[in-house]
Amino acid sequence: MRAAEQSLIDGGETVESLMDCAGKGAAEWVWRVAGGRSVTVLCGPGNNGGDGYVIARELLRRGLPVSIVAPLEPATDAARAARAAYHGPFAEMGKGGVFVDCLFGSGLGRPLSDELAALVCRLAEDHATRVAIDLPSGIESDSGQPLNDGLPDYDLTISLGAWKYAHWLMPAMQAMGERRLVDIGIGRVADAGTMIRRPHLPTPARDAHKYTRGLLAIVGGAMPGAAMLACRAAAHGGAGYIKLFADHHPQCAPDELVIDTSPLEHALADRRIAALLVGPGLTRDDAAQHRLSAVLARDLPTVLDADALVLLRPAMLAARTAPLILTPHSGELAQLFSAFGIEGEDRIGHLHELARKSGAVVAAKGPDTLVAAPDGELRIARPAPSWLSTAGTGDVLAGLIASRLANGAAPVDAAAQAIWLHGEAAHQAGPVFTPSDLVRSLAGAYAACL
Ligand SMILES: NC(=O)C1=CN([C@@H]2O[C@H](COP(=O)(O)OP(=O)(O)OC[C@H]3O[C@@H](n4cnc5c(N)ncnc54)[C@H](O)[C@@H]3O)[C@@H](O)[C@H]2O)[C@@H](O)CC1
Ligand SMILES: Nc1ncnc2c1ncn2[C@@H]1O[C@H](COP(=O)(O)OP(=O)(O)O)[C@@H](O)[C@H]1O
Repeated sequence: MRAAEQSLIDGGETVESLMDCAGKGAAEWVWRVAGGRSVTVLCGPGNNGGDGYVIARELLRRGLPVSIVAPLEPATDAARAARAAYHGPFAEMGKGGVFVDCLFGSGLGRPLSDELAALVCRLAEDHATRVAIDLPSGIESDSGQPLNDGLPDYDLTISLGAWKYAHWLMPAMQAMGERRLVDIGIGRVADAGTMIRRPHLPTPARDAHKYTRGLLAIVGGAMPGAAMLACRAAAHGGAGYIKLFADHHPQCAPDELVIDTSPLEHALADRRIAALLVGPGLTRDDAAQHRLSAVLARDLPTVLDADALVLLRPAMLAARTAPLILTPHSGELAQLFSAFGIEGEDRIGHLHELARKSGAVVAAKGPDTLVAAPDGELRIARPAPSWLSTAGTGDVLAGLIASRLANGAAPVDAAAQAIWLHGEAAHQAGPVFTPSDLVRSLAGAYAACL
């Protein structure tokens, strides 16, 4: 972010002109939510505080009752200039319509003092609507961790120039309310993450047949239901042919599902297989370990989910060259970190390390979902409905990712496309859905991507 701002400055912009643009853009949002009510702007010492002075000046110009609470003097040239250009009232405290938090933004370097934390909480309590500029004060920009306890929730957070990781990471994102981005001319930031957007997915070619669209083999285990869910989801993900490799015919399999109960090594020898998925319902006994080893030895594009992630050890990947995707939830991710000797608290850094060490795309699932690739690419999902927090939705996602992979998508795209479809299907399914309901919504989600 700093490099991107610097490149604008090198191109003739000044920090003051960027701040003016950011402040005016943010003021537009504050003005809309204020609806004529009074506004109290809390200004800190840095450029986030500087934005606050610009916002207050702009709102005053538009005729709103505004006052500034400034517990610390401006400490940057741009913030001093912005304060000098503000000719409105100051106050010790504020009460009323809208609280605008410009105490600290991305420059927060340590926890708020008790006095400042109490001031933020008091102002938040005493106003009907709370708006954070760039980031709520007290939130660490890269990790999304609050550096203080008891910080307030906001109704709206206005990011300036570009999204920061904190805007899309737990626990920070749940305290931010609605999020909006104000453009200040910063383009693509090198080495930054990108948001997962609605993908454009292919319609089968006129001359397509089931094998050109991809044969996906899903290797089941002792618990058939999970693999069955993955199969049913995969059938809606674009692959042309879904096969379940199982020890025995499960009850209640859909008519269209082809089930191969021959010995696994024999079934895996089919040269037409485009991709493999193993993990849902695999269990963790010796037989499961054997099935996982057989799948990895086949060296085809593969998705590992659930129990396969718990059984995985780095040595099992030594001879592999084909693309691999891992889809851990937070518990499985912790086990993978331990298996791959990755320690500490830096979630994004560790995801990158896991992707590099395993050579796999890692789709780390949860209320915030991130996809890290071995080459350092990072993609960030917009939050999906929390109704997804029900057993079996991960099996649906694994089937979808594997289906996209079998259909020919690059591994990182397969993961991103499937995550988007999964979230969209959850939106379309409405509240209190089951994984089967979610599967039924997948065709509608796919239709939104044509
Ligand atoms: N640099 C630019 O060109 C632009 C910056 N913008 C704004 O600038 C912000 C970043 O500005 P800064 O880097 O000045 O950072 P901040 O305004 O977030 O604050 C940093 C200042 O506060 C001090 N500080 C950090 N944590 C503290 C704590 N807990 N208690 C007391 N003091 C603390 C730091 O030593 C530093 O002086 C962004 O969040 C955004 O709001 C925008 O105006 C867009 C343009
Ligand atoms: N609170 C939440 N908000 C949004 N998505 C969630 C939430 N909790 C879980 N999910 C999503 O639901 C799925 C759950 O997967 P997982 O934990 O593997 O479940 P299971 O193993 O039971 O199928 C993941 O895609 C995850 O991102």
